[in-house]
Amino acid sequence: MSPSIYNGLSQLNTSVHNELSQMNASVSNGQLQRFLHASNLERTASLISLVRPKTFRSEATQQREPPLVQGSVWKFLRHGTHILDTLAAENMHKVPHGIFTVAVLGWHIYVVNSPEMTQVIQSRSKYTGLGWISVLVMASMGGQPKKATQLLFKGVDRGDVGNGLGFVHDYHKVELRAMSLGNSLDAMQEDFVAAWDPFIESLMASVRSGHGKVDLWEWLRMSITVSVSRGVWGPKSPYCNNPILWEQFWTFNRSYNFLKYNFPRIFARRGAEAREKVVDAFVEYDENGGYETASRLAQDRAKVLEKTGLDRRELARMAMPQSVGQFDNSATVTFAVLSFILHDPELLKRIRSELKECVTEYDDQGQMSVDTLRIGRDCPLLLSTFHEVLRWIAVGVTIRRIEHDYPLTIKEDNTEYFLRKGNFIWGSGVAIHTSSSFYEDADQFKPDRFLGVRYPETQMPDIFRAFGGGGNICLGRHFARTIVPGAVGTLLMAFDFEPFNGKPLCVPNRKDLMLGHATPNPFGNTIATVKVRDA
Ligand code: HEM
Repeated sequence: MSPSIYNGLSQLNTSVHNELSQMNASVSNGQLQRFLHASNLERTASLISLVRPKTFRSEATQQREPPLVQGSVWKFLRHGTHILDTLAAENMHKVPHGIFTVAVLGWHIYVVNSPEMTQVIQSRSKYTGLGWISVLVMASMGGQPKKATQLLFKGVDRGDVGNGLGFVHDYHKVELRAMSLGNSLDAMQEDFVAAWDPFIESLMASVRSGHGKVDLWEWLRMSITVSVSRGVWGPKSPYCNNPILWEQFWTFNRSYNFLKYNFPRIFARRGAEAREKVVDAFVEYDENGGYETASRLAQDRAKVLEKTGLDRRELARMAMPQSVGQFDNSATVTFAVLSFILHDPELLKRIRSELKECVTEYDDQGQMSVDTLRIGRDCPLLLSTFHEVLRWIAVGVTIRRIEHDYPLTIKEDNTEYFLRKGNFIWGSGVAIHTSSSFYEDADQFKPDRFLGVRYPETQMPDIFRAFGGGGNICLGRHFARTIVPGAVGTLLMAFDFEPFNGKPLCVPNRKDLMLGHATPNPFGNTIATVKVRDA
């Protein structure tokens, strides 16, 4: 299943203006059709339905939905789905059972803001699912034509994990197998390092030859994209063999953020052109037998997709949603962890000493080498910092669609709520991550916070929501937990970083989240003066 479901509702918004127009006819939900065809004015008018009386009942069933919480239309227009997190945080102890309703465009979104209720909704795969949303996002990101979209949607209405229908079920199964701890994950990580180490060496050479001013965000977008792609698609990865393809991917990726800019059509057109270049490259990769040397993940995904009846170009289009989850989050979080550490000289010192002690070796000539793959495993402070950065910046939303009318009984007091089929759930990780009820000094960045907790998403699944949870928990989390600390650790051992022209690096802010992503790209200064460290 696509990693790009992170922000499904945002994605629905995004898709109104760009790629989704091609697939309108193939998505059966009438509300979605109305949303897609509505003008801005109509959408604005619909949003006014946010302001409604405090309680209401479903007209169709006369059964009671969770209590309605009023929202500000203008804030919604300005901040998009971020307003759902704000409402979730504001109402943390005000709604009785950790769930309330926000009405938008005729949909009712059920916002969940308690750890207990989050666990409940993510575990009821009979009623709540991600499959339909995932297929919608995958098809739109890939720019799939109508026929291919219909093929992908076949059997998917109830096609989430556990229901066994639609291709997403098999897709999820093979992704889970390939990315769980074990041999195929190890091989992906080793392939990542095979591409990453030469990037570090070439940056050293470039800095030594006088190019010390480095845009770290640009450099990371290139090096992480190429290295992760090598881990997934192997040595013949199109991103490894075409030096500018990574830029095409990021041009496409940026175009999803049209609401942030005033000229959506211009951005969307450039993004659409860039996407076709990436798709061309993946068609060529397939024709030249690229999958033969790819990871098990890429090979098994391709086998499942072939059964859907997509043609070669349509199959190549699936590389787009795969790329977004793999590249965007990895690059963003690497930049964020690096930046948070560089802002805290004491933390930097402690992490360097941990790296030196645990994963660094020197040969007879005094040449230093760092074992990239051991960093995430053997450097607890760096790992804890990684998790604290995620608590700090990740959206951690658990988005689900109600697949069947869902009678939700609250055990403690037998309250009965009714969640209507076709509506969406927004489980707010942000509300939980920022609440002092669940995290001591929640408003402070504490790099030691997760010391001794190697897998917070399963050791404290109710309150660590950065990777989502339940049957659809992020499948790339073990990969990310190895390669992000690995990348940051090798950079910190190889280089010193100083503010360029006195300006420190920016730190990503979760309020800058781009639509359709799990973590925010940095906005602000990303340039540093880089020096090679003495061994
Ligand atoms: C630190 C970086 C990352 C973060 C914060 C992150 C976060 C997330 C979140 C929040 C979800 C949705 C979970 C839910 O709905 O319950 C998700 C799903 C997913 N992620 Fe990640 N992710 C990251 C990196 C990656 C990477 C590098 C990959 C692939 C190599 C990946 C692959 C996936 C997949 C395949 C899913 C879909 C799971 C499903 O459909 O059941 N993720 N991720």
